[in-house]
Amino acid sequence: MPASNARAMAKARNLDCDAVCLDLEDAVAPEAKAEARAALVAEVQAGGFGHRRLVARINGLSTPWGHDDIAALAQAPVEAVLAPKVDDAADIQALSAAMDAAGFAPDVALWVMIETPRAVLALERIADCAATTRLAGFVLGLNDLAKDSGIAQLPGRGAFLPVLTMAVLAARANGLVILDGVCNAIEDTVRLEGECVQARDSGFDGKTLIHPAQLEVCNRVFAPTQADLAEAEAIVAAFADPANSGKGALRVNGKMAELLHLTQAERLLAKAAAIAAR
Ligand SMILES: CC(C)(COP(=O)(O)OP(=O)(O)OC[C@H]1O[C@@H](n2cnc3c(N)ncnc32)[C@H](O)[C@@H]1OP(=O)(O)O)[C@@H](O)C(=O)NCCC(=O)NCCSC(=O)C[C@H](O)C(=O)O
Ligand SMILES: [Mg+2]
Repeated sequence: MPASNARAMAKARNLDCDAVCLDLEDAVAPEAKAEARAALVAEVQAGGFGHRRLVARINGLSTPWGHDDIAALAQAPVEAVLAPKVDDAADIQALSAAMDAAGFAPDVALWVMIETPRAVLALERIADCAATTRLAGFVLGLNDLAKDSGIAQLPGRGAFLPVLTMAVLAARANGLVILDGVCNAIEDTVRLEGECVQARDSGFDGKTLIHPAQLEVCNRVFAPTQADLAEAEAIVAAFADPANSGKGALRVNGKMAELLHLTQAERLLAKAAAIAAR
């Protein structure tokens, strides 16, 4: 949400979301940047966001505002800084170094928008920076990518599928969180649900949203279903059964289950437990 929108930031404290991203970049007009920056810092310092993780999207370092954004956020209680329009590994190194120099606590992560054609072509080099910098997350920005590439944002997102898949693989190879881009069609819940299903099935951890009306669909799609949970529980129970001790492959409800499926089942159950705890 725009950090220039006081009402939205107030509402964020009660929204059913896992993270709140306060934006200083494209959702804030140039003439409102300084005021929004001050408002963002005041909001996060006021607290009250509960379990919601706080992320601040800054302006790029090459803009008139980026360095001031970093300086203002250094002492603010955000868990991640989200940087827009990175192109390659050098941008990640510069952002991480700027955060170090500004005095950010070591556990404040750097997330970056993947939203330029160059970033897509450099996904592997960018993701590899996780080993040596604060980089911990990717967020797709298909609006900017559409603008700079000419790829149309059509229902089904067919032309973007290679980007979605390659971004997920680059993230997974380096232990990064990865969130899908926004769905601009606020009232089109069918399109939103389609994008959420596509993102979930492509391996994304979640989806970024622009309006409270989008929360229910997204939370529902990304949560494990009862059938998913029953299958995971059956796999865990089968491997825990002493009769199966020492076996690497089992038949569970008509399907093969190996130890890798046990790992997946345990991950799914942990996700369900985290949702329930929230
Ligand atoms: C898109 C909007 C401008 C729509 O605004 P509006 O029509 O005024 O909304 P509503 O009247 O329907 O709002 C109803 C109530 O909900 C609150 N609200 C609206 N949006 C948010 C929000 N994002 N977070 C929290 N609360 C919100 C309103 O205050 C109303 O509350 P109430 O007074 O109680 O009725 C607007 O939704 C908006 O600004 N959305 C976010 C825009 C944004 O943050 N953009 C940046 C992210 S998109 C991105 O990253 C793209 C990426 O870079 C890329 O390249 O793809
Ligand atoms: Mg963008």
